[in-house]
Amino acid sequence: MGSYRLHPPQSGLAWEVADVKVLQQRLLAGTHAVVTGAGSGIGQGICVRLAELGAAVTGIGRTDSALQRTAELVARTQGNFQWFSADVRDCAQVRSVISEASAELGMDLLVNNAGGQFYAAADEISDKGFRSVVDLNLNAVFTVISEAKQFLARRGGSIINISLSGVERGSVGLTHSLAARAGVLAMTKTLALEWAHLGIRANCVAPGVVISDSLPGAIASDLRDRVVPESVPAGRPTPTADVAELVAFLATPAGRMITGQLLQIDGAAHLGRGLHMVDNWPPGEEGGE
Ligand SMILES: CCC/C=C/C(=O)SCCNC(=O)CCNC(=O)[C@H](O)C(C)(C)COP(=O)([O-])OP(=O)([O-])OC[C@H]1O[C@@H](n2cnc3c(N)ncnc32)[C@H](O)[C@@H]1OP(=O)([O-])[O-]
Ligand SMILES: NC(=O)C1=CN([C@@H]2O[C@H](COP(=O)(O)OP(=O)(O)OC[C@H]3O[C@@H](n4cnc5c(N)ncnc54)[C@H](OP(=O)(O)O)[C@@H]3O)[C@@H](O)[C@H]2O)C=CC1
Repeated sequence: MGSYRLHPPQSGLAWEVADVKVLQQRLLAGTHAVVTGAGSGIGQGICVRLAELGAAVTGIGRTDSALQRTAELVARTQGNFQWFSADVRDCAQVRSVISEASAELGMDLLVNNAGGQFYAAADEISDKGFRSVVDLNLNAVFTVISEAKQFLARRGGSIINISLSGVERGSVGLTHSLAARAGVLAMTKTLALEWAHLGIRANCVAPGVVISDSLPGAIASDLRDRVVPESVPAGRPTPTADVAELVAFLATPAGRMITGQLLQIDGAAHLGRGLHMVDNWPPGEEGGE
């Protein structure tokens, strides 16, 4: 009888390149993109790449210093970036910011990236904890999209909702977040239908493990050394740059027929045992490390 186990990635593969920038320079010139959660991690990487491709980018987040850092990174690419400090869970505040940013420019791309959760078993999540996570990862996405619609409809824009690998199958410790993200997936498919005639497309991009600077060191090490080898068939984390390139591609005319999709960018993690079906996750919990 044969057996199969996850193998570490083979070296020398053709796609083992440091720089995944494959899109034509200035491809997004003349477009306006709005990105939430723009001050760190995936959102920051998306802002920098979109600006490098020529888009005027508006970033939204709660921490001025983080958004300022994104502005500095964009400036190095000669890109165009403005930012607004706002909490996406504050409906009035975020609606006002979306309108102000897009009144003149319109909007060609909206990336709902702000999100997150704490890890806890379902029976350890209070009503307030559940609602907090759903508010951030589902309700706020609806508010932002509904305000953005009028601007996206001017030229036919693209909505990208950042999701989580495994959203369709479940994952331990994430009842609240996956309930919210499954809601976003259903919303995405519904909007793809309702707004297709306006040229508005809506897709979910679901990364696997992205080890960004914003993750605490212990979590980042555990992801790299244990979670990825045990649960990602490709044996690698997902680089932020790969997510950014996919988001940018979906905003181009080459993506014009792609709508209502869930694109999991995770090295097949969603087909395997799942990112969170590893023992003692997250590290530092009882029995962990
Ligand atoms: C493999 C890698 C995949 C990575 C995926 C990523 O997404 S990486 C993305 C990385 N980035 C992030 O994930 C972002 C970081 N996450 C956050 O900022 C927050 O967790 C939040 C935004 C989700 C909630 O914010 P908030 O200000 O609304 O929250 P609050 O403080 O006011 O608490 C509300 C309720 O939640 C309760 N509660 C809290 N923790 C726990 C717990 N561990 N246990 C149980 N319960 C917990 C708390 O007790 C309270 O309920 P109570 O006791 O009053 O009934
Ligand atoms: N890292 C990973 O492995 C994966 C991440 N994801 C998802 O990708 C997205 C980005 O994650 P990542 O970059 O890793 O994490 P970060 O924590 O670095 O990014 C989240 C960003 O959202 C902002 N944010 C959080 N709450 C709010 C709010 N209420 N209003 C406005 N902005 C807010 C944060 O800034 P501030 O606190 O200053 O407002 C922060 O910049 C999230 O949705 C995450 O769940 C999905 C799969 C894997």
